[in-house]
Amino acid sequence: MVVKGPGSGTLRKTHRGRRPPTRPEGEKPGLAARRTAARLLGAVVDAHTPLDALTDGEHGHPHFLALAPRDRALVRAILASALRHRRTIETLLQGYLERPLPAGAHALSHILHVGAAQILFLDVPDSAAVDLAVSHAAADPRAARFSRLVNAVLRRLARDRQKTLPRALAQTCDAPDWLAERLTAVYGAVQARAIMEAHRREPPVDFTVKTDPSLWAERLGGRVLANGSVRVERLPAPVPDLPGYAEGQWWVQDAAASLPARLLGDVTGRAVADLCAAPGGKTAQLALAGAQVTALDQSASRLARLNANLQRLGLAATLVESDLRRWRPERPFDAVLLDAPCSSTGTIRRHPDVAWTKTPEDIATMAQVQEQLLESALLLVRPGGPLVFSNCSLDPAEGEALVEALLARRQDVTLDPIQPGELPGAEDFIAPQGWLRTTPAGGGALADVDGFFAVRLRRLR
Ligand SMILES: C[S@@+](CC[C@H](N)C(=O)[O-])C[C@H]1O[C@@H](n2cnc3c(N)ncnc32)[C@H](O)[C@@H]1O
Repeated sequence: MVVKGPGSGTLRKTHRGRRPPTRPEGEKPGLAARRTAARLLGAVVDAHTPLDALTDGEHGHPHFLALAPRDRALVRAILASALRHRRTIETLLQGYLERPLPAGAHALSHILHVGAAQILFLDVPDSAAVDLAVSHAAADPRAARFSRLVNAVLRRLARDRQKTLPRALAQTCDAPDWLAERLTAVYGAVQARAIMEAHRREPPVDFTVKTDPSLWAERLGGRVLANGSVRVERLPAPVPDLPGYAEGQWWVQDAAASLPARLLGDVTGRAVADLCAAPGGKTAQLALAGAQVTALDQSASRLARLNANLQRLGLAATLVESDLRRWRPERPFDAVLLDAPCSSTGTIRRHPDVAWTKTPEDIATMAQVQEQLLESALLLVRPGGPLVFSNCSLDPAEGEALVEALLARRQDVTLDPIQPGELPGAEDFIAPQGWLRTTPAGGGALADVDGFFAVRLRRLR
């Protein structure tokens, strides 16, 4: 993403309604944005707080909400770059430090990373990035004694970047060690590298359209993908300002995320349970396809979002707020979709904080939860009916291994392999075992998508 620095006036407005706070007397323009970026970076990497929660336009971090819309956009851009390239930035900064930063020098580290992200990846003048980082350090009692070091390091970084950045990008994997090792063990060195390369790039935006993909591709300035999604490489405006939003003609949904619901086949007039449904991308697909959808989620606030999304789209479903593990409906469903909560490592392109907030323990915990949810979901489908299990993790512990263990344990459950031609464009993603495994690195006709796993199961009795 390219943004301009303070005073350039080119950042797009993304939030409405709040008045920008007045700047404290004598404070440099743009300093509050950098201070907020460093603070939020700390919340992500030190406290493992999800970035979406911190930068939510309604309930985000108070320092973020206190910023003017233009500065909020700048903070988002700085954080996206700082997180997408965290290891590269770290490597380059280390090259200018005679010794490692003192343990616990978190504030200083975040100031340097925020400055470096602007110098290396954003269209912010170097002088502004350096000057604001130095002022920031000088005003922070935890970093004040290092303000000359901040100045020297960032100036040298800016001076050398033409030479040093390409080399650092080629030699560094932008992922924490555990994730890089895990991806390499699962996908092999070449594929893992390609996945981590994809995580460095801002992804395109895919839309699922109610009708006429060609028309909407033209109106939105995109193209139609092999699966019928419309892809726009760079949005010309915020989503709510795009043509067709207010009329409910489409919703944003990664092309890979649109595949699991299709595995239920023709759902016209069928009773379908969409479990773990919010914010409702798959509920909308199923309702649009003519199913009688019951959409269940345990989160009231997320269900409210689902409801608002369905209303905008003019689609209907029965909503249930419940923990799936405790829900006992009167009748089984003709078909069930369980899009389970997961570590979300398949969405790192869109949520670069995930790489730094999640841990291997999270994957193990989520796999256990998914096993319970899958057992509960199996109780809800009529014998013979399809159950599609999916999630947006790249880790087989939450996908392939989980399903293999289920099939070994349950003689009454069988895998119904996805057939060639069932998912146009996604042929390369169908594994020999008959399940779907997408990654941001592969894909033939349907390339550049999130990581997803999906499998179709059937209960025999
Ligand atoms: C990956 S999101 C689902 C995305 C959704 N299927 C879509 O396509 O828009 C996972 C959802 O599972 C819900 N969830 C997590 N644990 C649950 C449980 N035990 N029972 C019901 N819902 C649960 C979360 O609230 C969250 O909304």
